[in-house]
Amino acid sequence: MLVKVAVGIILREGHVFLAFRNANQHQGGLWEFPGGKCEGSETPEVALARELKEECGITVNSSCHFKSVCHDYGDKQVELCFYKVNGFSGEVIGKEGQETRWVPISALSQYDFPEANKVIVSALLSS
Ligand SMILES: Nc1nc2c([nH]c(=O)n2[C@@H]2O[C@H](COP(=O)(O)OP(=O)(O)OP(=O)(O)O)[C@@H](O)[C@H]2O)c(=O)[nH]1
Ligand SMILES: [Mg+2]
Repeated sequence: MLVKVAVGIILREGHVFLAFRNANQHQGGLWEFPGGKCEGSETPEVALARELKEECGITVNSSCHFKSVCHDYGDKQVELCFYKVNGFSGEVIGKEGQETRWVPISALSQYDFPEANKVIVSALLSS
């Protein structure tokens, strides 16, 4: 089954917010852009707002769809809908105790991400 996921590329002054996936999570031990699965009939936009509130404590005020990526991890098939988040209120934190970091976009290649993110990281680096 294909799992639909909404993911936020939270941007501020040339930096992007990353969170570290715990070892017990799918694709654990790698960095991620915060987000999570669409629940029920939720649109990705609604899921994005809910997940970023739950995981990072922010209210999304402005976002735009960046790219969608389908990926088969073997144990799980995902459709990731990536949104650039340029406007938000509140301070971005790791609400679930996850390690977090604001990273200059130009330094993204120094971080290890799940396979499906590689095309996104390349696009961000060349944009
Ligand atoms: N959030 C997030 N998930 C990603 C990224 N890249 C990627 O392949 N995924 C995959 O997307 C799937 C769903 O993400 P998630 O684990 O954050 O979902 P969730 O917040 O609803 O978690 P939950 O299952 O604990 O409720 C996972 O299989 C994860 O491996 C990414 O950059 N951010
Ligand atoms: Mg999540």
